[in-house]
Amino acid sequence: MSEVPIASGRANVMLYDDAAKKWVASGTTQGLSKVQIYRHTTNNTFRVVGRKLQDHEVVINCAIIRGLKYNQATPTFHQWRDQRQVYGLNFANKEDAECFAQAMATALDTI
Ligand SMILES: CC(=O)N[C@@H](Cc1ccccc1Cl)C(=O)N1CCC[C@]12C=C[C@@H]1CC[C@@H](C(=O)N3CC[C@@H]4C=C[C@H]5CC[C@H](C(=O)O)N5C(=O)[C@H]43)N1C2=O
Repeated sequence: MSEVPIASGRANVMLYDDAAKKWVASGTTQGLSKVQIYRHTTNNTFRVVGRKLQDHEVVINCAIIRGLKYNQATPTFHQWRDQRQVYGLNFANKEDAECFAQAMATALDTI
């Protein structure tokens, strides 16, 4: 088992459209996704993977890179960026958001 989930929560996965200056839903339909942080058990790397609850479409699959700034803009909307994208997670509730943020902090402390 090379990757294990260390957090799981429900969120609307959003990407920031820089040109239009607005957030757009990631994937082909609106709706909640199951968003997880996976830890790779041999090389101790981490990534965020999200799949739509309805049809399992992968709507986010991004590595957690050392130095990533994870911004908790509100208790239920967290965001970060890489060279290409700004990612936003609009969590279904505060508990999911807090749990995910805790796991993100653990991952960032580890890499
Ligand atoms: C310097 C920088 O990149 N700052 C980023 C946030 C950030 C800080 C630190 C580390 C990483 C990040 Cl991504 C930033 O401010 N960004 C990234 C792209 C969009 C935004 C730039 C400007 C706007 C201003 C308002 C804020 C924003 O987009 N917010 C605040 C929280 C709110 C929560 C939910 C989402 C859902 C849809 C709603 C909306 O856009 O109507 N919305 C927002 O309006 C979100 N904004 C941002 O988050």
